[in-house]
Amino acid sequence: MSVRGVTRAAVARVRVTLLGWLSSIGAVVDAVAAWWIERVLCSPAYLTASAKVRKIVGSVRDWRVWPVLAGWVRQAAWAVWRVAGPPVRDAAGWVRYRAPGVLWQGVCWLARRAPRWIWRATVYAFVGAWWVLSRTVRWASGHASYAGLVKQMDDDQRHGTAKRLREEWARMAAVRSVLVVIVAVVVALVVAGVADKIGNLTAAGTVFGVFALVGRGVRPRPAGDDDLGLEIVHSGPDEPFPIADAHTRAEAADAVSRALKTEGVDLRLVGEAVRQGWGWEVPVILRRGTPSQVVDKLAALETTLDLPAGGAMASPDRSRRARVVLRLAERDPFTGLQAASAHAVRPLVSRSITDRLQVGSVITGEPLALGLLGVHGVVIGDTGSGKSSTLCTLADAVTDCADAVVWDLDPAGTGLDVLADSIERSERTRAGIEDALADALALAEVRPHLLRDMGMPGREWVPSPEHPAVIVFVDEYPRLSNAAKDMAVDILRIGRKARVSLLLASTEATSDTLGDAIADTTALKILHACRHADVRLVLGPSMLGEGWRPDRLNPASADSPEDAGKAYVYAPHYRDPVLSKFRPVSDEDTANRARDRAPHRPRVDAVSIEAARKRRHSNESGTTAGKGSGRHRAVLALPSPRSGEPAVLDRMAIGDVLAAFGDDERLWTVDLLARLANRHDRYAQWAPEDLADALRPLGLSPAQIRQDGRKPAGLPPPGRQ
Ligand SMILES: Nc1ncnc2c1ncn2[C@@H]1O[C@H](COP(=O)(O)OP(=O)(O)OP(=O)(O)O)[C@@H](O)[C@H]1O
Repeated sequence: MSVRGVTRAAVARVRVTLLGWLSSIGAVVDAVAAWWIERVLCSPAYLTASAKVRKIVGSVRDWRVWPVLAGWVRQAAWAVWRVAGPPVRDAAGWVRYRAPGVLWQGVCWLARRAPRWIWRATVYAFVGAWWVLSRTVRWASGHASYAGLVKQMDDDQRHGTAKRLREEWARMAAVRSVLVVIVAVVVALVVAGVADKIGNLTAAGTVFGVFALVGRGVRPRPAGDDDLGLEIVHSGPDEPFPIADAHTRAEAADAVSRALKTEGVDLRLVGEAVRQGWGWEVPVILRRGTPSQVVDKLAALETTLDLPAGGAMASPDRSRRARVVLRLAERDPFTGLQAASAHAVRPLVSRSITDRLQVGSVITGEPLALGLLGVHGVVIGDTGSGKSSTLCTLADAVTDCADAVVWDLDPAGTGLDVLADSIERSERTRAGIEDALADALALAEVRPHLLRDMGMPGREWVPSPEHPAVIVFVDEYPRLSNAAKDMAVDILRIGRKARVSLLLASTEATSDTLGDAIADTTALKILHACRHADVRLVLGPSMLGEGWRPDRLNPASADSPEDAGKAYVYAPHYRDPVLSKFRPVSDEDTANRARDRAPHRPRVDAVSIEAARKRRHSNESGTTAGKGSGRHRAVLALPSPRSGEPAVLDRMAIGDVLAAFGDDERLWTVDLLARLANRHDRYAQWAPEDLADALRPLGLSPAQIRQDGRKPAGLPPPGRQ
């Protein structure tokens, strides 16, 4: 067989053998895999175990505790930051603001001193070199040892000894000179070797330094030499400086301490300053006097600390008279406060008037959350201070409550028109406002008598979506008629339990505009930018000295919002004079929200309305009979042709009729009644003559019309006419 044939046979054998091995391995792998699948993966034990593992993994992943743990971690991180944050921020403040200054001062200091230092080092180096040289030469010459001795021997005529000494001196000088030369050569070699390694310049510098040190050692520096010609300027120990220059807590406390001392305030100590996004909060403890000492100096402090106008605020601590918290706002503290978002995060009309409603923010960073249940309020502020916007913000919050309705009375402006869709009743005319206030007063009178029938425990009306509280917003209160003002005062006196509340806005608080009773009876007092006198009238004469200084705020001007919307709020939970700001109002978003909420808004319950109507009727009859106070007569006494009794103009019903008509020009009475019944339960039992009664005071009656040959429309049934 040829070589080729042998090779081919060997290759064929190897291939066959390899194929055999591969197929054997494949068979083994198949068998193992089949066994693994059948005996392990499909075994009940494996299936149970894997299901359990999956379940455990799933339950660990969905573990409800994760959010809790995450919350804990967040809280822990926050707690750590609360402790570590101030020093870290101090350090950051130092590095950012102080370090460059310190570095630059160092550079200047060096630059000022360097020439003198170089000159002095050179002198010292020469002195040192001269000293080494002269000492070496003197030592090598042996002059110090032999010169005196030889001279003495010569003087004593001991010439033999003198000669012997001279020979000794010459020998020693020769030996020492050789030694000096050897040492000099060795030193020169070492220096040259070192210079090779470290460079000539460095070696020369080192030699220079050594000689300078020697020179410095043998010729000490004259005392005070370094300070010659230098003038170190320190600010005096009590010199005030702008708060903007304080970058650490200690510096801020120091700035306040100096400023208050400059203003003549006697302090025991200045507490730890707290850095805020807008500036500093610094508590101070007075040694003597009253907190008004600090409050009265606020304007001066703004100059001393170089703050913007109104930037210094003081809140005396009610629990510790000596303690006053100073707030120094370098920037607007409410920069991030936005109008409420257009789209509700919560379900529509899901709040309750029993909750505290978030309407703004306090300078401390907390939300401003006011409770309005049974709370009467007054909003005082110069024109442009933001009263109407504040009323709107408050009304916006109330219209998100399922158990409170809003009435809007404004004799001069557009009131809460932006919320019109969610407002139950809006009045702009004198008669309308008086009628609404008479209704509110009647509700306040009758509701306490209905409590038992309505199954309400206790002595106060319990608001619910079926029996909502009534919040009456009155803008421009001073422009109300006297009758309306009298009714408003009556509501303030008796409305709390019936959950009929008034929120009044006025530009002034003088007794002829607002009335003395009002400031006393309102639990909620909102003071926008206003006069000094208004603060005294609304809060009492001592409160100015306690830090209530809305008179330091500025109303909006033509081109700047200034402090519009900012206010001092005196209310339950808000007894400290801290500045707050109400959320601004975005007309478009507010109107959209009001439109969305409208279908979900509650209405005053039919029971209360009917009882109030009856009360008004009886008041009115009493009044016409000369028994009542006569106060409401102008509002109520409208002639009723049907009964001969005065008819009450039911503005709410008329408003509902107009709303039920919508865009229709004509409507069958029966359809109108159906639509009214859909709007409110109170119309469920109304017959056509009730509708006719409601419209009669306006001189309206259903008209007879023919349409496409059909029967007359809008007439009550004949039997009832
Ligand atoms: N919370 C706020 N944030 C920002 N700007 C506000 C705020 N409240 C009011 N403003 C602005 O201040 C200006 C005056 O507001 P508003 O009309 O409510 O004041 P007012 O006291 O009712 O004034 P007037 O008595 O003249 O009616 C408006 O331009 C308004 O946009």
